[in-house]
Amino acid sequence: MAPRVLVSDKLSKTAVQIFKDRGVEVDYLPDLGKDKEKLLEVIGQYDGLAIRSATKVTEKVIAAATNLKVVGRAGIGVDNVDIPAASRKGIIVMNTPFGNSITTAEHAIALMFAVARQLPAADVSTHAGKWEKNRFMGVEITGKTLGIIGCGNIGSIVATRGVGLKMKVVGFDPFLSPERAKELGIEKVELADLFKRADFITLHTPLTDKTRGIIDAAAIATMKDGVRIINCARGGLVVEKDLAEAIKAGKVAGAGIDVFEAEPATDSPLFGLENVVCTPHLGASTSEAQENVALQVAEQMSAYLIEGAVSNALNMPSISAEEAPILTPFVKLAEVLGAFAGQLTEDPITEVEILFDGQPAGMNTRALVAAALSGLLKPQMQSVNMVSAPLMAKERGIQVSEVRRDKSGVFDGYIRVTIKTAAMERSVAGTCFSDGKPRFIQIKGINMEADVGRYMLYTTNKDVPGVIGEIGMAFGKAGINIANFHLGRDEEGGNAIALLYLDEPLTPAFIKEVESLNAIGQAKLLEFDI
Ligand SMILES: NC(=O)C1=CN([C@@H]2O[C@H](COP(=O)(O)OP(=O)(O)OC[C@H]3O[C@@H](n4cnc5c(N)ncnc54)[C@H](O)[C@@H]3O)[C@@H](O)[C@H]2O)C=CC1
Ligand SMILES: O=C(O)CCC(=O)C(=O)O
Repeated sequence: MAPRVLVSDKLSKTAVQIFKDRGVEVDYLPDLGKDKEKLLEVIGQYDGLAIRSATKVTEKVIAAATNLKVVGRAGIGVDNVDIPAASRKGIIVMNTPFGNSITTAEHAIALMFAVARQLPAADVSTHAGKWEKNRFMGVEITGKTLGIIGCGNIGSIVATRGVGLKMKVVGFDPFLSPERAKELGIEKVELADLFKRADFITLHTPLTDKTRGIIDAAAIATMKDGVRIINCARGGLVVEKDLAEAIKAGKVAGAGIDVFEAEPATDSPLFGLENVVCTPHLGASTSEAQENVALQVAEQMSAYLIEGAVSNALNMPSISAEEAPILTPFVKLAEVLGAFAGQLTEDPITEVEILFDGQPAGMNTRALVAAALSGLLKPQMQSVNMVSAPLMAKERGIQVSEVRRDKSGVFDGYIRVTIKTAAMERSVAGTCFSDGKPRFIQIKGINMEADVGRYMLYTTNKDVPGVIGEIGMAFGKAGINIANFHLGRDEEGGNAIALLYLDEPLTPAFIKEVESLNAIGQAKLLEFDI
């Protein structure tokens, strides 16, 4: 059945066409996102949800989304999506990180000019026939210092535009390297320095606990008199009340504000103030940007729903369409190894180490780690998947580490999953042959070569004569067919293990019976999603 996507915000119709062309069924209901009750009612029917900023994907929406696999944000900010709730439910959240960057950077520059020359007020006055030539004295941009807080995609574009306008550009961003700053032609500074030196300050960071209220009364007090402030990033970065007070006091000469603490903003302390230019979150609103983000989100969501390719996901490592077919068998292998280890352990797991030897070491190991964790946690959490597993492991205090190394044995490559609990350590290793099927190659340090079956009985026993016979007798007596049998041991007369392939699951009573056989230590039924 074709996957089904709901577009619940106003996206370019290009998205609809792309979904259809890729074989995805699509309902275009651009006002539905604003109707919370209706969204809750219908969301269960969809595999994908494509949004802009009006649809709020809350925990409640996620809970009602029984089939949802992917949320696609046609834009950058995903603060309208409860990502932890989506991750917990295994739903991928993706955005389109570059599609509207130029447009938003241009909006910041446009607001900077509008504030420098009081263009909106001058426009209103002129339309009213007032010709107030003396009222609107502006300032030049050339030679002024532009302070950019956040020099990522948009901040960097603003920087190059600022340099092009012959401004002196300084940037504060903890992740801005000196080399990148040099490349952009800007000076990397500390925040306090930026506040002291800038004539114009423009914000381009996400809203986080660190950036919330980054411009408040205390920050403004350290700024130059007559500073002008632009915010095209997120409401909440600037404390509106503090900015309004500073404008009224004449400390701040003007502000260009596209984003507000509460949106849609129907009221704000900034409204009605002289030389405050406001726009209703228009940063991304150009036809070019909206085409870009609609096309990109529809391509990305379709690629995920149809081929399993993941790009620009915020809660899952990327898997390209080219890499998906090569990676898929190893994803399955990692999941099977995790599932083996997870099913053998009843105690809380404290640590997991995933070793990639040879071929898989050169692959997208973040995806493989996620797959191994998903297999590992599945015995306890049926709904866990590659998206939710890393978060679930973290929430459960499981320490996860990965090791990559060059080919070290007879196989082109293999993966080994080692788990630790308070009482023990256990490892299982496997590889993929050219048929793409996973094989176990080592269990608890004992070499063996075994296919993976849907139902398998794992036993530990002493390497003594008669074990196979004893097990065979028990199965024969119970009328249960053994499809295949694999054995391994660490040394002659030492510890041995067996893997029995079954056509159907065993009853707990029969497993107990096997466990009570003389030479058998442990007997455990394992189930694999194969
Ligand atoms: N007004 C609008 O319509 C639009 C607004 N946006 C918003 O613009 C913002 C920036 O977007 P992008 O440049 O694409 O994001 P980005 O992720 O490329 O860049 C953000 C930068 O902020 C930096 N940063 C993080 N914490 C910081 C801190 N405490 N101090 C200083 N810098 C910090 C990061 O290191 C990063 O370089 C986002 O909040 C996004 O949602 C994006 C598009 C349209
Ligand atoms: O979709 C929009 O109009 C808003 C864009 C935006 O804020 C973003 O991409 O972060």
